[in-house]
Amino acid sequence: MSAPPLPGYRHIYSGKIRDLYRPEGSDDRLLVVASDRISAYDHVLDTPIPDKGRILTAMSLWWFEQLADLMPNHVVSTDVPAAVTGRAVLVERLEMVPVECIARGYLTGSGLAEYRERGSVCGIPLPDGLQDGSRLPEPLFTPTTKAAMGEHDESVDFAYVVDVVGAELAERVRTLTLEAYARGEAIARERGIILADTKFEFGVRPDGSVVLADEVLTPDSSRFWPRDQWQPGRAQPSFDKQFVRDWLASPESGWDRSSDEPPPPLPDGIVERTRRRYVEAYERLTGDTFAQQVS
Ligand SMILES: C[C@H](c1ccccc1)n1cc(-c2ncnc(N)c2C#N)cn1
Repeated sequence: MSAPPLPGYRHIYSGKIRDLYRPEGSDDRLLVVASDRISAYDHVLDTPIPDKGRILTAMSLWWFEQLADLMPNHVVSTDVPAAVTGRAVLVERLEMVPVECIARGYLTGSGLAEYRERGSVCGIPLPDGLQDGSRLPEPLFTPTTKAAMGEHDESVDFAYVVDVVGAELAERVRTLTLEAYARGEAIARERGIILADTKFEFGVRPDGSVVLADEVLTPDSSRFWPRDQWQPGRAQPSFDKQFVRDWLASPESGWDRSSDEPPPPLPDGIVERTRRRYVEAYERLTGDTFAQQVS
């Protein structure tokens, strides 16, 4: 699903999963469009997951509301072109803070690798004996650089953020990151989902206020784990991507993850079960029914 042409909008950027447009004649608005693309093992798969863009857009909008008493956000309107209805949001164009603001409540992935090497994450020392999936004594602000497409973000310490954006803004985005994560983790936990970590992006308005932007607390910007299967000491199952990961890693796919070959198309059954996991995550978190659009 490549970025669709949208009359009245100029396409300005494509991420792995989402596309960015600018409304013609406007310099203070952007249109963020979520596709049905899914990534696994650092590949964007050829097979879309129907409704994924709509489900994650609805989830992000719901999270913006849950966090609105803590911080302003960039959402302007969901009055968007019919071609992308339900999976696009008109937002304020902000001066984006040039770091990925990551909060970790659990140790896994690159954080675990850094801990095993140095006993710390982003320069923050941690106690001995932590394992893959361990809950951290307290959530950590573990920022990274914003790497170019296809490159990997690099972990940086808080001093780096201060150097790049100044002490006041660095403190502000750290505080907001940890407040938003704590709120999100508590809400998700009550509903059977562990938010192990998440990435926020902030921007700054002309008046200097710091605004929550991008997508928020979705399975694309966060690790979603089923709470009832949490077991430190092993890789945790992904709430949303485990069917895809397991199939791609199975002999049935015929794919060699260590090769340079792109992953094969997904079978219909894997697509449907994955779609249902996104619907389940949305419905568990919000308490609402996801209304599939009749196109
Ligand atoms: C990385 C992310 C992205 C989103 C969607 C598709 C591809 C990339 N992005 C967000 C902005 C951005 N810039 C100015 N103001 C804003 N409110 C936002 C937002 N959100 C620039 N890039």
